[in-house]
Amino acid sequence: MASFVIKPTHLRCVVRTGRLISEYRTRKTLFSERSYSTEGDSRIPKIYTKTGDKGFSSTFTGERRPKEDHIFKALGNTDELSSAIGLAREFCLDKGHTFTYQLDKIQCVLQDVGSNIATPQSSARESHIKRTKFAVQPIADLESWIDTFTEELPPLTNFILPSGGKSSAALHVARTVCRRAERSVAPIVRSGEADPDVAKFLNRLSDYLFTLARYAALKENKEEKIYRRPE
Ligand SMILES: Nc1ncnc2c1ncn2[C@@H]1O[C@H](COP(=O)(O)OP(=O)(O)OP(=O)(O)O)[C@@H](O)[C@H]1O
Repeated sequence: MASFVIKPTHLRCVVRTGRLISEYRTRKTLFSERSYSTEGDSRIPKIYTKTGDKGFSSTFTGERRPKEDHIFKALGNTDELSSAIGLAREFCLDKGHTFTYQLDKIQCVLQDVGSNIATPQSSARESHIKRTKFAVQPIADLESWIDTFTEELPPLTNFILPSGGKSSAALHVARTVCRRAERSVAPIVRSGEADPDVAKFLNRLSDYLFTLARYAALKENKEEKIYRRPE
């Protein structure tokens, strides 16, 4: 009998999504919600269900909403943020920075951010709320990391422009995507549909990314450009 192996391509469904919350949910999606190829004796789930083709998609609570709904915009921005951090992390790894484990953790927390956003409280059952509750520890972690880096950095006396080498510049791009994610999450939190700690995390994350961009430039001996008023 063929055994079913979850391959990275299948897990991409998990990474892409705000609706795939836990191992249980992942398996449920992989086994029951996706289309299957029955060629040969191995059943390979397809990544596409075609259910989004008409411009609607699902929240984790099962609501169908148009793709331009603020929930999907916020989910998309969070996904973009994780991708931007992923790229910055690659540049940082190339330079041997030791803080990349923090970026790994943050990418995981962003999955939890997505889960919380994908679960509008108005249509959530108790079990949804329990499974997608956002933890506060990641906010404290960011604050402690910011404080540690700041101790080593020269004080800010000018406006810094995104620069300072590839790691630093990529972290600045991630910072600006983070601020977009924060802007799109703000109205959802304000309407009571998502956890206020999600907005707090994103707000702290942009400060962390700013500080880390400066720290990366410092460690790489790269000059940060500063704002100068044109003559
Ligand atoms: N364009 C989008 N931007 C952000 N989030 C999305 C977008 N489309 C869907 N989502 C969210 O991500 C989840 C996974 O995306 P997926 O592409 O599987 O959805 P779909 O388009 O509804 O389905 P399919 O691609 O199989 O037709 C969806 O359940 C929804 O919560």
